[in-house]
Amino acid sequence: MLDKIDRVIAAAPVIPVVTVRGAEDAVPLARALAAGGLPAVEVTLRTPGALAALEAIAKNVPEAIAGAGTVLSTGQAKAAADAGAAFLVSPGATDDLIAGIRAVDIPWLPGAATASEVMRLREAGFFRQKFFPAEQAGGAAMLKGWGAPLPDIVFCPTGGITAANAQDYLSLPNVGCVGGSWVAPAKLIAEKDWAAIEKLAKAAAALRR
Ligand SMILES: O=C(O)C(=O)C[C@H](O)[C@H](O)COP(=O)(O)O
Repeated sequence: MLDKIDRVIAAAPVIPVVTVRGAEDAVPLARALAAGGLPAVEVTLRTPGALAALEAIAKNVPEAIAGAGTVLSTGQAKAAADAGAAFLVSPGATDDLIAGIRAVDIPWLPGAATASEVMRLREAGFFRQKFFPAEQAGGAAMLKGWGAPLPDIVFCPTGGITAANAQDYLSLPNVGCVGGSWVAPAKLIAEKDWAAIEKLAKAAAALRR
């Protein structure tokens, strides 16, 4: 089950990271992203309505693959799984969270920002990792540097990625996809401009990897 994260990474070049107030915005947002060619979507657990949003996408948007982001604890992992999350994403990883995720048995992208963090996760069996925060932690150059000594790790860099720099990451052999909020900006969500979001998604889906 844990290795099913490959299905999420393979779905599209970009995993949109979205922060929504609740189900009302989540459903049309996920529909617009999927219509634009980005089926996998990471709903951050940073708002009181995030779990309801996840549940609504899972139930009402079969063309989407809804996951939970900002998963910091086993309790959150369980709650997200109960809400129907298909995968989880965390900004880092701890021993407790690794054990908790194993118990929940759900595809997971744990975060790493240093070679030692990558190696610890590798020892724990996680060969697919989120590089976070990508731009601040060294950017595409850092991932290129890890490629030689750590060739069996596939990364999903996230943090500071935009339409302007996404291709730099996606061109690297050790990048499976990238994550980012630029395809679903807070302003467009507030304006419920789903057509504009679908357009951003289309451009992101056309990136090459
Ligand atoms: O909370 C998490 O688990 C996250 O996934 C954090 C996200 O990676 C960033 O919030 C996205 O960063 P930007 O694209 O720079 O806005």
